Amino acid sequence: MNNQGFFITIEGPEGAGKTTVMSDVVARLTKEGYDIVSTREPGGIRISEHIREVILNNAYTEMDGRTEALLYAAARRQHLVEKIEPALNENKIVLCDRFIDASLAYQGHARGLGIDEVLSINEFAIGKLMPHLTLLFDLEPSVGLKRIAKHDEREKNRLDAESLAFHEAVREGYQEVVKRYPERIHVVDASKSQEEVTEYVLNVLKNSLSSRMK
Ligand SMILES: Nc1ncnc2c1ncn2[C@@H]1O[C@H](COP(=O)(O)OP(=O)(O)OP(=O)(O)O)[C@@H](O)[C@H]1O
Ligand SMILES: Cc1cn([C@H]2C[C@H](O)[C@@H](COP(=O)(O)O)O2)c(=O)[nH]c1=O
Repeated sequence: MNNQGFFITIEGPEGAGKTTVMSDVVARLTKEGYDIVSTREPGGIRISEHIREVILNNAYTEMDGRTEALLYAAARRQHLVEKIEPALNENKIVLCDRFIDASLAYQGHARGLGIDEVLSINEFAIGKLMPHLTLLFDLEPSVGLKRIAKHDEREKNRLDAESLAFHEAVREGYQEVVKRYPERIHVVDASKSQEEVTEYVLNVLKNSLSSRMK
């Protein structure tokens, strides 16, 4: 694998503003001439969007934790092969809404499967391709859940519907992941206004992109 592009992921709990800010940031960077592929997990391509429908379906309350972890990893594998790697090989910037750290925080820590165990099935899925930079939107889970309840028309999915204790464990899981990868992961205060978060993220991205080109 000899990628020349730049692989950026955005992570964080439910309702932290990842999708909203990502869309503002992609619009602004594209206008400035950057070649960006924006995508999401689970999903991003046909097969992985189908796997997403299975994982997040509210009807599947009986889903086993390991099955869940394997489905996320399978969706990730196909997404990587079909979309992320080809874009990086064409020197593009790939901006992905969630990636491996979500599996480590949600399945590894919050579900209790173990961060090392989940990392190991993901290594089988993605080999050595880790993001170059990750922005972790940090927010009190209760605030994120309130944002979703207040503004979002979308139906709550199987993961959104987990208890507050689960979402608090997800936040703790992300903090564990930061300890493992302090150089890659940049923590963003997602409690600020949408405009402030967007400006902050743009600044971090532009600095990283320009130091990468030197
Ligand atoms: N900084 C902010 N302050 C207040 N509300 C915000 C902020 N950023 C986004 N929102 C609103 O919060 C809601 C959730 O935002 P968004 O869907 O972007 O979060 P998300 O992190 O992608 O959530 P999920 O991971 O659950 O999909 C939206 O209604 C959005 O308009
Ligand atoms: C990639 C990934 C995601 N999840 C969880 C996180 C969210 O609850 C959903 C995805 O929904 P979103 O609205 O697109 O954020 O899936 C997870 O548990 N593990 C993962 O690897």
